[in-house]
Amino acid sequence: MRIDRQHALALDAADPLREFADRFLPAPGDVVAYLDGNSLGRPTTAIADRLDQLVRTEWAGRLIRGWTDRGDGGGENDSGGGGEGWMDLPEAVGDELGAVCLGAGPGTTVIADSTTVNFYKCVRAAVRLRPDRTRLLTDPAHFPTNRYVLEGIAGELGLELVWADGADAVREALDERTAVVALGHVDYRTGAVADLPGLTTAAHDVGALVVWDLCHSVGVLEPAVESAGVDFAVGCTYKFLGAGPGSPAFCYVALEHHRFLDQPIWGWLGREDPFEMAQGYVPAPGIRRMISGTPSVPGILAVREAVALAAEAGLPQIRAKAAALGDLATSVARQRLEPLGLQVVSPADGALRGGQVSLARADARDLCGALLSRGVITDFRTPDILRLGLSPLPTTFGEVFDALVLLESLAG
Ligand SMILES: Cc1ncc(COP(=O)(O)O)c(C=O)c1O
Ligand SMILES: Nc1c(O)cccc1C(=O)C[C@H](N)C(=O)O
Repeated sequence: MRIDRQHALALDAADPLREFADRFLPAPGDVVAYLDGNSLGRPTTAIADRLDQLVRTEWAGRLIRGWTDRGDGGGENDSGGGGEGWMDLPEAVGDELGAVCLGAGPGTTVIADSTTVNFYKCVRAAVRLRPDRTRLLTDPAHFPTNRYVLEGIAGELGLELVWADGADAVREALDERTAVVALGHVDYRTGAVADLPGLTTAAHDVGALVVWDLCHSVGVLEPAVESAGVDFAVGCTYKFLGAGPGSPAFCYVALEHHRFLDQPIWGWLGREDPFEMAQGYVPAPGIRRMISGTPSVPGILAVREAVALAAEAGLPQIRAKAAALGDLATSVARQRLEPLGLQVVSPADGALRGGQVSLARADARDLCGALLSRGVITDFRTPDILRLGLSPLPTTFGEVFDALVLLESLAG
């Protein structure tokens, strides 16, 4: 049966999360469909209000005291005022994100820096935990920043960087020379979900450690890092979580590694008693040592709001809607777009797909541009992929259907 618009609208009517779309600021009038929430999520009114409050009340009202004022009169410049010190936010909001989005226990996650910087720190820290090993292992499909960082680390430390194309090749390449395996949970081009628990176990079987990039899974999938035994994980908060352009990333390190955890950027805020300004670096206890410099307070507060929204909606429900949006996009694309040569390159099974559906055709870049000029925002990834980002909370089934029908008219 050919899927029509009524079917998409019926899915919206039955969607248990449909009211969450109203939590977002309205899309600009020229946007018909926003299918790029996997690159930059849309802003919520809660984030806008929280940032307004931060500036007008907390920053303006507390000034420098905001950093350390915990209301107990004990912090640097403490006014005895009340509230949480900004200095505590990386760990406090890290715990919140870890619990809601990662399946991580308290004290294992911090919000800091960018994914790129956290990835560098984690890989270097992991290598230091495997000092007698000589190899880094990754997949050529890994996101570019991670490939470049790995190349840099390999050059810096004189390690061999081994490329293994796909999960089977990764398993085959693993041996006792492997110090660290670094992989992405969701392929940024195809949306395919990697076997995170299985590959983590395979790495551990040869004594290697894993660093997972969760950029395309946080806020839409449930990576369950702790039960999978993941050693290190990093990811950004501006995609499905929607904490805003350049919002800070997160970094997870399994508790068992904290004792000997040694990351390479020894900044003052990752030190024990930073305001002592003492000579010599002594790492702070626990996950705090993954921090280097001053945290972004607006960014972390936006992450807190985004995580609270995800918690309210529920990750299992978010994940189910991502799968349903992807199923609709896949079915419509098969009926209307594959006959025109636009191939669905994402997994058909929603359980094996992240929050996107990707289509391939040689002129994908032009199609993406043509959609954009008609108010449908998607994105293009080289060489021939048109990505439809299906961010579950703000995106409607009707929006997805309309975008694909427009694409049909442009692709014919
Ligand atoms: C999988 C993945 N890793 C890393 C990054 C880069 O993160 P950042 O530029 O925030 O460091 C991105 C997106 O930009 C990404 O999709
Ligand atoms: N991080 C981005 C940026 O700073 C500018 C434009 C796009 C992005 C992205 O997030 C790209 C995204 N990581 C991707 O999957 O390709």
